[in-house]
Amino acid sequence: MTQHDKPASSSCQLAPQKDACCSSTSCGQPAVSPETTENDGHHDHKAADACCSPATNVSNLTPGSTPEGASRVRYRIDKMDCPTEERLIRNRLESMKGISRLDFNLLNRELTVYHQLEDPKAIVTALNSLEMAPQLLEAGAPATPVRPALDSKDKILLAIGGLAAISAEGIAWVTTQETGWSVIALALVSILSAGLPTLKKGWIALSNLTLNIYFLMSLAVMGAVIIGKWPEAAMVIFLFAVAEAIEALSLERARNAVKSLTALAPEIAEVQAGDGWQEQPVASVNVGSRIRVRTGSRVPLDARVDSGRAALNQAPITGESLPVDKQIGDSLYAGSIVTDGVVEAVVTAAAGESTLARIAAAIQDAQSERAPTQRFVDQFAHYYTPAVVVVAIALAVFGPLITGGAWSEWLYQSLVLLVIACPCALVISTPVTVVSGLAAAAKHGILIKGGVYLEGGRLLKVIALDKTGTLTQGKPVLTDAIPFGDMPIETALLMAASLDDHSTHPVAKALVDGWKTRQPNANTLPVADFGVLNGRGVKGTINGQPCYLGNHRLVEELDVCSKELEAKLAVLENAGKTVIILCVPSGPAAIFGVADTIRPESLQAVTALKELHIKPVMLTGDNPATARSIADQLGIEDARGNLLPEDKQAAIADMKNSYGAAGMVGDGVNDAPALARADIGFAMGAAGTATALETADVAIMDDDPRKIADFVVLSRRTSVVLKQNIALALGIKAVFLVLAFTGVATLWMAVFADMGGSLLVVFNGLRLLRR
Ligand SMILES: Nc1ncnc2c1ncn2[C@@H]1O[C@H](COP(=O)(O)OP(=O)(O)OP(=O)(O)O)[C@@H](O)[C@H]1O
Ligand SMILES: [Zn+2]
Repeated sequence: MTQHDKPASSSCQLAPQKDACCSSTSCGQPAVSPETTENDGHHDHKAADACCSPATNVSNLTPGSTPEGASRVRYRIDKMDCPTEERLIRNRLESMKGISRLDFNLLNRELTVYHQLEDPKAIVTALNSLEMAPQLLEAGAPATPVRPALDSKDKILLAIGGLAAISAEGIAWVTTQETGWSVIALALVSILSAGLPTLKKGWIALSNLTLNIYFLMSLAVMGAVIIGKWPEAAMVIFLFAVAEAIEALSLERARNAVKSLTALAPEIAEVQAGDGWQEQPVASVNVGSRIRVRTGSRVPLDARVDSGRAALNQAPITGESLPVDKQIGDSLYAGSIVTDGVVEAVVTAAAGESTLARIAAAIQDAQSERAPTQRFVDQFAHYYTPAVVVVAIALAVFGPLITGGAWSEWLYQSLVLLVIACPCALVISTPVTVVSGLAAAAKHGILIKGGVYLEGGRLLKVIALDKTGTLTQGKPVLTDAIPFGDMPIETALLMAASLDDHSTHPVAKALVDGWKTRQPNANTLPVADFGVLNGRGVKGTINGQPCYLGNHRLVEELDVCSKELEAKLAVLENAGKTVIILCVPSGPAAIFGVADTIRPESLQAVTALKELHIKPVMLTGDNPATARSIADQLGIEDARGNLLPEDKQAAIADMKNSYGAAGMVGDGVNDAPALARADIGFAMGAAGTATALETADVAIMDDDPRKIADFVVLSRRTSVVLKQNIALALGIKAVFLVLAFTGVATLWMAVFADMGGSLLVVFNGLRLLRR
């Protein structure tokens, strides 16, 4: 399944999407909202129950699935970059027969429609009637460049509108005449140059019976004209146009931040053809081709080094810009930069399937998933706008009746209310903040699979860390080989190595490597009936004798353990070593000790978590004494050993019960069930394994466990910014509500405050990108 087949819900909208939320109070019941249509039958509640779970539960937030039997089409709509447009399109399309679902990605200006129509032409016609000019996007095709938010024609018109509006205000102030012919003429110039798009959109909204900001603005401007406030009408519409432009520009900035992360692989590769080398577009390079990369250039495709050596900056993948040395057999990632040397390498993945492409796809998907705050904001906005409009009407009608003031005065104040009925600042702030957070993380090699996890990170109370490969290097070496019984240790080592030669477990590799250095000229023995004993070890028949190789648990299960053996095991275990035992039909024959080094960053990683008041817990399949010894070196209180893979899953469930939201860090290979059980599953070293990147909720691209704490810090910062933004946007509205009622607010002040509010929240959101 490619990323494009995975439907994601919208990122930014004025009102709740019908399948995205049922309010927390009416959980499980169909959402009651005006846009519920007959097609709601297709709504698969499984995809929606995310919103029904309590705020602290961040698990099970899978993106929605394709409605049954529906086809899908994707459009790029350049004019769609505000929630208002989304609302308009929803109102129009959702009432059409045969349309089952709409997914919006406002940041990329993409609309995905799931439908049962014979011919999707009807969709295009409907979109065109809204002046939305859709462009069909082919599945999987790279997106065409997005039109810049503001072209030079827009800028000139805006400048003219501004000059005219200011002149109109100036003349009106000097002459104290708001309806002089020169003032009216200048105001008209301003309204027509800067305000025409707004008025046009207002008209479209009116003809589609949609209450949106353009309609409200048009109404406010016309109202101002009717009561003879020409300069003010001009100023309001000009300021609004400026606000719109700024909003579009800041969205573009967030969009670019994401794009710059992903547009890093070159288009052309140097490929071997016969005896020579040839430049070839990456899309046409097959897996298995030989490519060459030299100093100063970027790796075009994922590949494995075949000859030469080089130092590479892998920052685009891992966020770490210190050069990494690559030799024969090492993987190269598309997008990384050769800082020194030349290598020839064999391509291991097509251009579209490179690690970099998968990261890009994951970021795209993550963006279009709605974060919890966004659901709240959308829900709020859904009721807020109509409510303020009702208040505005009431003010215009009853104000003069009750206080006996001038009718035009009250109408004016109700126009102010119409302006503040726009929830744009509020609605736009969340996606900008979330996307900035996602982009900031990706820049540091932390790939977050959605706003849910970015917001959920701050709630984590406990994090389980897998020992092998997470806290330790995962590259153990054989340190001890101790005979037990009569078998010469050389024979025992040879037998053990012969068994483990069939296994890929890190412990097995250590044993085989250790044997190779001790007996460089020997050959392994043939093994029959080889089998892996999960969480225990391996078995096989050598020279007709059934043999077992594995941990203490295995020896117990074979019922051949003894006090004497346990005493010897304890010595090694207490030294933090993993112990494996070779058992032959006569009983245990040898003990091997394997030591894994703790990562240099692990202690800092654990300390950082503790400082964030998150309890670190170590989980391992290794024996408890080894686990304890390593945990002590890292300052981890709670270390649980002897765990089978299913026990790890149970341990996570237990941690959730006793502490609250739980994270789990693993390598994503054999601990996938536990990662899935955790509220947030972190995979380490995700650049290396495709499955880790896909299964984790948060993928740490390199091997640095300190990034877990970085993620939590970013999550907490994001949540602070989100809260600030909501408070700011609502605060401004509240102030103007009061000012309007006391009759001191002016129209242009309201627009100005609204614009200022939008600006502040957007810049506050973008702040996450820096640092
Ligand atoms: N192929 C093998 N050869 C020898 N011993 C093995 C083998 N596979 C597993 N074992 C033993 O079984 C134990 C448990 O293995 P398991 O893969 O469940 O976890 P682990 O390697 O200890 O790592 P983690 O910390 O990720 O849980 C190992 O510590 C090792 O002692
Ligand atoms: Zn025992």
